[in-house]
Amino acid sequence: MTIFQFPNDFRWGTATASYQIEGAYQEGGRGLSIWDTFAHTPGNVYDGHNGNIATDSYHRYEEDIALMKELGIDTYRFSIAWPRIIPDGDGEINQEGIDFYHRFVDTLLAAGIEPFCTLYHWDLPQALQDVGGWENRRTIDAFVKYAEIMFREFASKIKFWLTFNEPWCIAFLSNLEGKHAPGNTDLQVALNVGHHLLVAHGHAVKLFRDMSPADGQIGIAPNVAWAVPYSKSAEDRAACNRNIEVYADWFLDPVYKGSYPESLYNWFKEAGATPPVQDGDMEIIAQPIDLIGINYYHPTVNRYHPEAGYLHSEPIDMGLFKTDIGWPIDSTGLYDVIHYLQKYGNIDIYITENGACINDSPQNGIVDDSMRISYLQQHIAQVHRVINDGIHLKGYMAWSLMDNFEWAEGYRMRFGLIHVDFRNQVRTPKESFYWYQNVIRNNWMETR
Ligand SMILES: N=NNCCOCCOc1ccc(-c2cn(C[C@@H]3NC[C@@H](O)[C@H]3O)nn2)cc1
Repeated sequence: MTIFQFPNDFRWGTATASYQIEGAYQEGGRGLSIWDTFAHTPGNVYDGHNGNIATDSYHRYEEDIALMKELGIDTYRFSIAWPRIIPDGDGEINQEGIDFYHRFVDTLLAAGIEPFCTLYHWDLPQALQDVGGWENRRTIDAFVKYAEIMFREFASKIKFWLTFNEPWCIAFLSNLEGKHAPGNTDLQVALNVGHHLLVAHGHAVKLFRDMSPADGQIGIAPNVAWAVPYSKSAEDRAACNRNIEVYADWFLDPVYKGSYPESLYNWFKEAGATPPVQDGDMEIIAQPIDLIGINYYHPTVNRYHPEAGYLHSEPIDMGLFKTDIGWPIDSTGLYDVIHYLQKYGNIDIYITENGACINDSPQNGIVDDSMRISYLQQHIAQVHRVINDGIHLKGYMAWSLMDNFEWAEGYRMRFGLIHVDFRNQVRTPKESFYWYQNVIRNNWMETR
C-alpha cells in the first residue's frame, strides 16, 4: 500500500456550471441562452432533455452548499449565467441576477468554501446569438461589459476567476462539429469564434488588472486531449500532434506566445480557413495570466486517416475499460499532458474538471459507484506524481459535485459524486462522495 501525501495548501474541490444545475430558466429576470434554444430544438439533446429545471440549484443552492460542507471541500468551481446578469447580452443590468449570486457566494464563504468562478461556461445570451454571437466581434465588447460588472460586484469576494471554459468546445465542438450550441458546422466560423473568444479573454484579463482586485487571480480553462500514436509512423505522430494542439496549443499559444501554432495554422489555411486577426489582437490576447484550469477526462490512440474528420486523425478503440459515456479509462494521459503543458513554463495549474460517467443508481439508499472511486483514485495518484515532479499543480476539482445536465447527453450521463433523482430532486451522496470526503479530510490518499 502507498500513501500519497498532498501539500498543506493543496485545494480540494468540485465543479459545476450554471446551465447544467441552476434551472429556473425563466425566473429571476433571466434571459434566454443559446443552450435554452439548442435544447428546446428537437433532435439536439437526448430524449428532448433541457436545462429548464436541471438540479433546481437556483432554489436549492443552500442544500447543495450544505452537502459541499459535509464533503469537506475548500474550493467550489461554478459558473455565472451571463443571461441572469444582462438578459439581452449587452443592454440593461438585471439586479435580481446580481443579487442571486451575492446570496450564493456569501453562503459559500460562510461555509468556509472558496468560490472559483467561471465567467463563461457556454450559456451565451440568445439575443447576442441573434446578431451573430461569437462570430460577431461586437460580442467581445458585450463580454467585457459583463466581465466589468462581475469584477466590480464580486472581486472583493471571489479571488479565483476563469474567463472561458473549454474554448475547444466553444469553437470546434459547437461551430464545426455542430454537437453543442449553437450547432454550426463550418471551419471558418469555428476559427472566427475561437479567435473572438481569445480577444475577449485578453480584454477581460487587462480589465481585471486595471480594476486591480488586490489578491485576485485569473486564467482560462482549456479541456486538453492526450493522443498517443497508433504506430511510430510520421503520419500517425503528426495526426496525434494535431489532435493535441487543437485543444491546447490553438488557445494557449496565443495566450502565452502571442501567436497561433504554425503547423495547425497552416493545416487550417490549406483547408481554406484562417483566424480573423486584426491589428492589436494578438497583443491583447497575450495578457499575462495567473493560472490555467485543465479539464482532463481520457486519452486517445490516434492514427492518420485522410477521411477522419477535420484533422485526419482517427481515434482507435484499444479495448480499455470505458466509462458509461464510452471514454477509455487511462490516467497516464493526465500525467503526460500536464508535462506537455510545461512548455508554457511552470505555470500554476488547477485540475478544474476530472471525473467519470458511471450511471449507477441507488439500491436501498446506497450508490455503490466503485468504478468512479477507482477512476478518481487512479487520476489523483497521477496528480500526486505530477506534484512530486515539482510541477505547480495547486488543486483538484472533481467533475462533478452532483449528477446534472450533460449537454447533448441530457440527464442520462451521470458524473456526480451525489446522485440526483430528477423526478423529485432528492440528492443521495454516492460511495465516491464518502471516499473523496476521506481523501480531503486526510489530505492524503492510499492506494487500494
Ligand atoms: N472530440 N470529439 N469529436 C468526435 C465527435 O464527438 C462528438 C462529441 O464530442 C465531445 C467531446 C467532448 C465532450 C466533453 C464533455 N465534457 C464534460 C463537460 N466538460 C465541461 C462540463 O460542462 C462537463 O459537462 N468534456 N468534454 C463532449 C462531446
